[in-house]
Amino acid sequence: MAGAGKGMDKLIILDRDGVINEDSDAYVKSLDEWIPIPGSIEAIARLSKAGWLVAVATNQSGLARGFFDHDDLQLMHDALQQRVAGQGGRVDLIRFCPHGPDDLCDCRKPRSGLFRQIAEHFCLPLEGVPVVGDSLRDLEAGVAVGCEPFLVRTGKGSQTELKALPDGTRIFDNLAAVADHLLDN
Ligand SMILES: O=P(O)(O)OC[C@@H](O)[C@H]1O[C@@H](OP(=O)(O)O)[C@@H](O)[C@@H](O)[C@@H]1O
Ligand SMILES: [Mg+2]
Ligand SMILES: [Zn+2]
Repeated sequence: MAGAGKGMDKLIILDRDGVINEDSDAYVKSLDEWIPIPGSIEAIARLSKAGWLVAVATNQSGLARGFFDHDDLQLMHDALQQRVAGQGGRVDLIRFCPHGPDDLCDCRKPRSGLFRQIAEHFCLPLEGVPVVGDSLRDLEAGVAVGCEPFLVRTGKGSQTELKALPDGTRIFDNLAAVADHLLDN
């Protein structure tokens, strides 16, 4: 599992809303609305301290929709970094799609552009890299480029679980349980 990089052990790619922080059907529009899911910050830190490269691939169509701006988004990502650093870990890369559904970009999940950006950044293959998401599109985007799909029941995950999932999708209650699984193997 997980392509070995140059001296690095493993890469994991996380969805943001509904995996790291609580999601909202009204979008997560500000730092005040950015609320970490219990155990997720610690899970990221545990993976990071165990040598995993942690990347985030997130759709942020709220930018295109005018619900928030890049400064708002950066405040949320700075908060994520600070909280993970406070647990001794780090988020190595955050890549987001700022576009709306009608922009027909190649980076909005389920398209795989964000994953290719992450692979190019680290010069790492994606074959076998865990992708952790709460939406089907998260898993589809990763599976299309060789990732191993992990669904969490947080965010929209309990609804997603009822859908037809990619072959081999592993289902966990939350990111902390995914980290437990990956760190125990
Ligand atoms: O789960 P990630 O990819 O980190 O982020 C998802 C968010 O960008 C938002 O994506 C929207 O989907 P549309 O972009 O409107 O289709 C809705 O699902 C919102 O509830 C959600 O907060
Ligand atoms: Mg999500
Ligand atoms: Zn895009």
